[in-house]
Amino acid sequence: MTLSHTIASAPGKVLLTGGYLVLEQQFQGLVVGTSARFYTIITPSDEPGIQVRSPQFDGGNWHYTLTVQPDFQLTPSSGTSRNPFVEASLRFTLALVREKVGRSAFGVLSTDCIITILGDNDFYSQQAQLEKLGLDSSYGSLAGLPPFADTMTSLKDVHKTGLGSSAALTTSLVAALCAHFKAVDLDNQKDRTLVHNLAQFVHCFAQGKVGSGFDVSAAVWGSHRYRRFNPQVLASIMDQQVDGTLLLKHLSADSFGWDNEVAPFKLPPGFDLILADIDAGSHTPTLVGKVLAWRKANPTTANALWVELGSYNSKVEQVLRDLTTAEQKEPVLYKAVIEKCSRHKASEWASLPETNEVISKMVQLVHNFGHVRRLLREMSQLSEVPIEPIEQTQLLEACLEVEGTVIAGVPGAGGYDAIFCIVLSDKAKQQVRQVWQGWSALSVGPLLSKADSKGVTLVELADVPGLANSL
Ligand SMILES: Nc1ncnc2c1ncn2[C@@H]1O[C@H](COP(=O)(O)OP(=O)(O)OP(=O)(O)O)[C@@H](O)[C@H]1O
Ligand SMILES: C[C@@](O)(CCOP(=O)(O)O)CC(=O)O
Repeated sequence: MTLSHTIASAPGKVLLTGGYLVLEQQFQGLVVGTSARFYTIITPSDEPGIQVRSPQFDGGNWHYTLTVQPDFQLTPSSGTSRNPFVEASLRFTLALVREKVGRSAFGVLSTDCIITILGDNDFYSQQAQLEKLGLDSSYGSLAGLPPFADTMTSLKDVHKTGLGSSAALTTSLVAALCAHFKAVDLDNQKDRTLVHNLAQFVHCFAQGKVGSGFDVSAAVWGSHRYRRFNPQVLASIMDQQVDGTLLLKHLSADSFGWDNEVAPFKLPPGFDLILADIDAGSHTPTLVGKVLAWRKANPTTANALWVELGSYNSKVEQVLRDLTTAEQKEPVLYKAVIEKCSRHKASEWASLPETNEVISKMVQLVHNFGHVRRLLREMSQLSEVPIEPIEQTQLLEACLEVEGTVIAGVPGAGGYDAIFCIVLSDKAKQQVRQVWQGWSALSVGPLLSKADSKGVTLVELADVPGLANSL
């Protein structure tokens, strides 16, 4: 039986608060999904086997043969390079799907297909494409590039921008396979939870380590407050020989041990997230390793710091939620305050003549996030890890000098990877991006991404500009 085509799309991520802490179940992280998304398109084929293509990359081609008799076996074709995320997604998802739909039902399905994987331009540096077209690296030039532009390099050599490409790729591929072979309905909570658990397993297997999982969680659920799952839930199946029956048993929504928490979140109305990629990138696993080593060697100091930082992270989240509530209760007052704050620096808001609940919350937000950054700098100094190094601090402070910038920070593990700002007006967006364009101490490349709270979804070809031309 031949199936029609399937397209699944999953967002990238920005961890606004909770870097490092979100590795421990005691603490939480506030993660925002991005408008930059990954797309997996599965098209039935008359050619034997499973052809996977990533047309944005040199060498982005992989071919597999699937046999189910006498045993379930996915074999990379000879000469095919290896991509751990593609391979683990195919292998474990098809093994689980075969058990979920039933082996006889699966057996009559044709698995011969072409799978195309596409990531929005923001996931990768577009410098090569811009230089080829004789364009500068301004926001306008980036916005003028064709969607899913050829990176003109390989996956090994491409500069990634830190939006969670492997997590979004894995989630979109796993979801597309599950939906294509009729194993899940993404609108069903239990099925979506199965996709989440399976994507977490696949991502960890392919990475060879178990991070906090906030990136896969954001790819599945969109923006939310995240508390990690107990890593032990994966321990019993993190094995090359695991089969579809065990995967289905341990990854189903009803299976014991999946204690992660997802509390949906949206930025308050009028709060816009803008992002920049800093070319002097950092290697997150190295930063994480050093910070955790310091934490282990200095438990008393580190615990006190983690607890205080966790408390202020929660205060930041709570004020943002209070502002959303305030807009619902007093929309006219809220709009007037946002408009007023957009015309003043955040450091001046406490001195504004108005006194009301909304302005008080805005001042609290600036204070609380300022304390989060002070604690991150203290973590930096004590662990000797550049989480918010002085070069980033100077850039962030320059962004806060722009009227209408609410907060500015380093996302996730920090370092020299990226920065984010939350601003209240288009004028502030333009002025902050002018600060970035004129910044000489670091190479600050604007990204196009906005905050987008929705998680993995099925889409139609016509819904996504440029998708059909990229197949
Ligand atoms: N378009 C793509 N097609 C196939 N594989 C991809 C694609 N984009 C990323 N990948 C896979 O994801 C890997 C990057 O994952 P890694 O865990 O190293 O970084 P990451 O933390 O996800 O990166 P970032 O957050 O910067 O996007 C690549 O080496 C490649 O295997
Ligand atoms: C440091 C850490 O807590 C967050 C890393 O965030 P990012 O990949 O730098 O966005 C690691 C993790 O949670 O997996």
